Amino acid sequence: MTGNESNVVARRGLMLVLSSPSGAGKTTIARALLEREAGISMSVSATTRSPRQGETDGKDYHFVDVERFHRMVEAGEFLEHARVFNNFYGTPRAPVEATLAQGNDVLFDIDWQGTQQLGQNPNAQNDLVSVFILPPSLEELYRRLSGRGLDSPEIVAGRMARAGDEMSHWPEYDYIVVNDDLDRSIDAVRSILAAARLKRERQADLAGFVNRLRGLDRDSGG
Ligand SMILES: Nc1ncnc2c1ncn2[C@@H]1O[C@H](COP(=O)(O)OP(=O)(O)OP(=O)(O)O)[C@@H](O)[C@H]1O
Ligand SMILES: Nc1nc2c(ncn2[C@@H]2O[C@H](COP(=O)(O)O)[C@@H](O)[C@H]2O)c(=O)[nH]1
Repeated sequence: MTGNESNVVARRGLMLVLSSPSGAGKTTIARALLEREAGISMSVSATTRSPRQGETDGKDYHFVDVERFHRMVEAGEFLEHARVFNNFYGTPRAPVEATLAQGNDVLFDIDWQGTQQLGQNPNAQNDLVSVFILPPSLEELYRRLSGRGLDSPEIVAGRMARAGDEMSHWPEYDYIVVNDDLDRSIDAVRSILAAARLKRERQADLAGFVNRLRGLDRDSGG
């Protein structure tokens, strides 16, 4: 079973992408989702940025230097990659492909550039479900970025300066969640996941299952 739906009909895994301006709350929502949902795991990105206090290599990110990052790009190891806030970020391809092939889902915390790349990839676009998280106001975004206490005032200012541009990409996403009340936002993203899992196209053997229900395949031994 790959989530909270029936385990009778097999299905392909899906790629659930969360994007937002920095500080709007996607990491917080992602962590809560992973605690509450079975059958979904986080894609751990590679990045050239330095670890923040409390971040663990291999769990929050794979922290690599710029040279290593470029070697990974050259070797085609990324499903998507982008430069964000003067650092490089990329999604390692192999773990995502292995997880999807097992019928499990993958959660991504990536920016709009990475989401665009996944949407343009013929092998990925059918598995993609994208959610854009908006802050309730710019004042609250600033409060969250500075209240997190992990970035210098210069970095906070840089991220605030980029927020408008990033938010302009909301029309490229399937779903929009305004992250005002955290519990409501978590519930909203869980509902999106539940609905996406039940999409007809994603349930791989529906035709065979219904044929068996109708007794149409008795002679084929299925
Ligand atoms: N609905 C909410 N109400 C109040 N605070 C929140 C809410 N959602 C998240 N926060 C807080 O806002 C801060 C930023 O959240 P978070 O780190 O999840 O943002 P992010 O979008 O992942 O940022 P980044 O892109 O920089 O990684 C955190 O301190 C978090 O606890
Ligand atoms: N395109 C990608 N964007 C990514 C990836 N991993 C993270 N991100 C985005 O970068 C910014 C900054 O993240 P932070 O952890 O330094 O605050 C944020 O918008 C992330 O969503 C990735 O693999 N690809």
